[in-house]
Amino acid sequence: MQWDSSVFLPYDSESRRKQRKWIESAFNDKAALQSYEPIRQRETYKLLHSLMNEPEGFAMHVKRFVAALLTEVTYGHTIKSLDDPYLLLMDRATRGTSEGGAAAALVDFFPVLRFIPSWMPGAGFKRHALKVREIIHQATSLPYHDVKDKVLAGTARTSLVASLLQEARRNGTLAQDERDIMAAASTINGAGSDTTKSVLASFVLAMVVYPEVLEKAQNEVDRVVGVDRLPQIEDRGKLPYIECIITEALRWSSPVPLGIPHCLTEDDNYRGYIIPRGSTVLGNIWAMTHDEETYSDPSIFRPERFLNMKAEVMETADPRAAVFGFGRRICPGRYFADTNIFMAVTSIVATLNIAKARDSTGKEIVPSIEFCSGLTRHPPEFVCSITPRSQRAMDMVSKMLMSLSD
Ligand code: HEM
Repeated sequence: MQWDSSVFLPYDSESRRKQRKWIESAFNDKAALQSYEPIRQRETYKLLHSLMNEPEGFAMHVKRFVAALLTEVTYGHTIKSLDDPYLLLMDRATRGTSEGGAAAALVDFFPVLRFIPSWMPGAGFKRHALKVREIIHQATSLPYHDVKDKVLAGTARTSLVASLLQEARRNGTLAQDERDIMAAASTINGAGSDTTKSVLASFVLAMVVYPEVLEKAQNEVDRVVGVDRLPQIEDRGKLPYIECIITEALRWSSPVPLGIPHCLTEDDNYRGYIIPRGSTVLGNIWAMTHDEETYSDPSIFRPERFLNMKAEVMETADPRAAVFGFGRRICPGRYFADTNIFMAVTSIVATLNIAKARDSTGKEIVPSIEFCSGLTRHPPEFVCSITPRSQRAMDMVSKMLMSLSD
């Protein structure tokens, strides 16, 4: 069964409208977002436990943390190991979206490419995009059919896909809704994983390169949360420096540097420039978040730039106004992502030390600050040293994990 993700559908398409409404019901609704707190806590403890016990695999643990949250909310499936088939499929599809998305985006930047047949020499990008599309379809089919079988058998766990299937069956609309349900689920995983991962990987890189930031953050968490418990979502609001770190990580990483191309549905006049209907326009998010006038030394990770910022200045300086896109297409997963990032960052700061790794001669390895670009922007793999801050922190994480049943 073929489908089209809402991201690539025109604004007035009925399928896009349905998909957006469903995604918002799960990711942009206050009550729904609150109901994910137990999942978020459990996955945060698992993340900490993995980082304490197998620190060299931190990139994989972050990937798993992000995938586990999305998979549980979307399909009701708990990822229990690194070789979980859902995780492997999602990873393949995410890499595909990132690479193939860049290829597909070329068509939006240069619409004439749309008319080049895929067999033509030089049209390799188009063949690649088609191959990636196939990988993404395969990666969505397995979890989707798994949930559908369980819905039919009456054994499905709570999830977005299960509730949409149940509703469609009740309304007798399963045949016409099925393609859009698959498309919505596929879009969530494609749009939500690489982006959140990029922010968390950038945060770890920043802690390696700017140790004074980590030290300040640890002092704040120790003062507010103490050392006898792990941070909770209720602590948000009492941790202004951590808040600045998250804001700076969003700005510094700018995970979708050129956003998603938008197509004008009517002629526009922008500051005297006439832009005809049908034109493709790009929001240069990277340029906005690295504008020297708003952010001095923009390539430096400096959370203090947001500390004690007046509300009216923050209104224009908050990178959230750019990094999640614009207008009616603005990212519907922004609050979900922001909360997940808060929990991961605060819990890591509270329980772990992050520092430069050393080579065999004992010399510090300083990772270079560079980002791979494509549809999403993220730091290339780097090495660092991650160690528990104390035996007490390790015991608390193990105890919390044991007390929570899957
Ligand atoms: C830090 C993490 C994230 C960043 C930086 C980010 C950024 C973006 C950006 C720039 C867009 C394009 C908006 C536009 O067209 O103007 C977008 C769209 C989208 N994002 Fe996110 N996103 C993040 C996390 C998530 C998560 C966790 C989800 C899961 C639900 C998600 C779901 C979506 C969807 C479904 C769209 C397409 C919206 C549409 O076309 O109507 N994103 N995101």
